[in-house]
Amino acid sequence: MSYLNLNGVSKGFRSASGGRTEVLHDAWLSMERGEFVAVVGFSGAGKTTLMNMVAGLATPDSGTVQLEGETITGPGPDRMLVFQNYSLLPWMTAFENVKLAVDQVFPQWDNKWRREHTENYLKMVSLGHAMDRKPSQLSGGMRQRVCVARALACEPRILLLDEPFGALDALTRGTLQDELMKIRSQDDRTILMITNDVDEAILVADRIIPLTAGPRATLGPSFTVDIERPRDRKEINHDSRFKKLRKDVNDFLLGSAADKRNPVKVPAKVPSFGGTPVGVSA
Ligand SMILES: Nc1ncnc2c1ncn2[C@@H]1O[C@H](COP(=O)(O)OP(=O)(O)OP(=O)(O)O)[C@@H](O)[C@H]1O
Repeated sequence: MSYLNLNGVSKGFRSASGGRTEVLHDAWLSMERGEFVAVVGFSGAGKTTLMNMVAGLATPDSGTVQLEGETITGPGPDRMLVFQNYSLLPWMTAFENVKLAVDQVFPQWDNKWRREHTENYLKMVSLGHAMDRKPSQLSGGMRQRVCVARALACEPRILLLDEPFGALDALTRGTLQDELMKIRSQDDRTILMITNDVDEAILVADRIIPLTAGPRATLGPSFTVDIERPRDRKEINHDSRFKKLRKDVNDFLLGSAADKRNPVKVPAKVPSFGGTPVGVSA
């Protein structure tokens, strides 16, 4: 039994025609403590559906999701989820947004300790200078950093990142990817991230697992990112291991789309093939 396990998870939804579409079919995943795994897949394949089941926001129709051997039955602060869209309370400062979560999760700590803890995590995401600003006074990238700080400050057993940089422009996205790698070097938390950007996955993760094209998407084989850290976004573009991995993962994803007998063979939006911020100087 690994740290996080998906054991033959399937999940479907009622379709507009009244039938039922199985979005995920028999998905298996094993993750060890401290690992950073990225699931990559086509838009609409079922990545968020999968993440919601790990977060406990949705229940599998069959199969189980287990964290340290316990079956997940609902949400909890041991699995903090960061979404693409910033979910900050607009009337509170960055500090207050993070502190609110810290107060909820660690009520047994004295207030001074909770304040210091909050400040430490905001400093970790390089927002020490902007703690007193409200979300409207922060850029998109800064807001997303507050969300990451809030999630980490709750000291979850696993950090769940659902396309966390999807709403950001390429330059900011690159900066935040660097920031995530820096945080990762200071905090060896178990991280499950979903993205439709293969290059991003290679840059930040230890392993990449493609989600095949839907419907009835399932998790494919594991691709280990055998590129030492720290990884430099400019240099990595010239690394033959990076190029090979990008090709292998993309070939697998495109192959899974071609294999579908469904007449809609190629999804409208395919994972990016390198037009991503890797190589963009941050
Ligand atoms: N609650 C729901 N009810 C009905 N259908 C749903 C529901 N949630 C998701 N779906 C459908 O399941 C499929 C997968 O959706 P999901 O959001 O998991 O995909 P995704 O891979 O995360 O997409 P994207 O990358 O565009 O965010 C889509 O066809 C979506 O319409």
